[in-house]
Amino acid sequence: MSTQALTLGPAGTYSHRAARAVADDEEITFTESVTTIIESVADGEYGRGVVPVENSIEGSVTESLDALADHDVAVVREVITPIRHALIAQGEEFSTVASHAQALAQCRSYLEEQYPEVELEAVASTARGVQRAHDDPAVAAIGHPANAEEDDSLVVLAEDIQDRSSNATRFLVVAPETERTEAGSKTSFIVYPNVDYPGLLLELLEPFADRDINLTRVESRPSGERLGDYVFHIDIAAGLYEQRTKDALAVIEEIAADGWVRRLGSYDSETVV
Ligand SMILES: O=C(O)C(=O)C[C@]1(C(=O)O)C=C[C@@H](O)C=C1
Repeated sequence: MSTQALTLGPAGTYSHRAARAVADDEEITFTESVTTIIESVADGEYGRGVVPVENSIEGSVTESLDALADHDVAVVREVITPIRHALIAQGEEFSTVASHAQALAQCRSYLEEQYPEVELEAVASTARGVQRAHDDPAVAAIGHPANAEEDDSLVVLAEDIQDRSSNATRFLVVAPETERTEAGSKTSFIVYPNVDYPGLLLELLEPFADRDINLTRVESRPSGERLGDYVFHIDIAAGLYEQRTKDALAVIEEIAADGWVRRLGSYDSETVV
C-alpha cells in the first residue's frame, strides 16, 4: 500500500490545501475523481484519501457521499477550510470561465452581475480550470489566488468573488477500514433502512434525541434501487467510544435490520486556513 495521500488534483486545488493538514507536499498524489480517491483507499492502494463532502453555500458534494455509501472505508479526520475564490486569467479579455462546478456555483451571483455574457465551463477541479486559463487566453479560471502567484502568465483579476464571505468546505480524511476508530468527538455513519413506513425518519432520529446527542448533519441520497428509496448520511457530535452512542446505534441497527448501517468511524475536526 502506498503511504501517499490521494486527493483531487492537479496541484493547487482546495483539496490539495486540505490534504496538507495530514501530509507533507511530497506525500500527496493527485487524481481527477473523488470516486477514484475513495475506491483506491478501499482497495488498499492508498493509506489516506482527502475528499470534499460539504460546502456552506452549495451543500453536499454528492459524488463523495455516494462513493462513501458504496465503499468500505474509515473516516479518521475532518478538515474545514475557508474557501476564498479569485478570478484568474492571462488578461481582461476572455469569453469562458472554467472551474469546478461547486466553485462556479459558489460565485454564481458575482458571475451573473459582472460577466453575464461569458460561457461557464465545468472542469474536474479548480486547478484544472487554472490550467485551462494558462493554456488559453480566452479562458479565465476560478480558484485559489496562489495558483496565479506561481504562474507568470496569469494574473488575479478579482479576489473574494464567492457569493458569501463565510464560504467554507468540509473535507473528510479517509483510511482503510481497518483503521476505523471509536475515538473522536464526531461520528459519521450511513443507514440504508430498506423499509418505508410512516414515522421511519422520526424513529431513526429519536435514539439520538433521547440520549442528548446532537446531530450535526442529516442528508438523504437516492439509494438507486427505486424512486423514493433513500440512504441516510448522519453525523453526530459524539464518539463511538461513548455508551450513549453505542446504545443509539444498536436501536438504529434494529430499525435497519432489512438494510444496513455503515459506521464510518469517530474522528476529530480541524480548521485550516
Ligand atoms: O476543485 C477544487 O479545488 C476542489 O478541491 C473541489 C472543491 C469541491 O468539490 O467542493 C473543493 C472546495 C471548493 O468548495 C471547490 C471545489
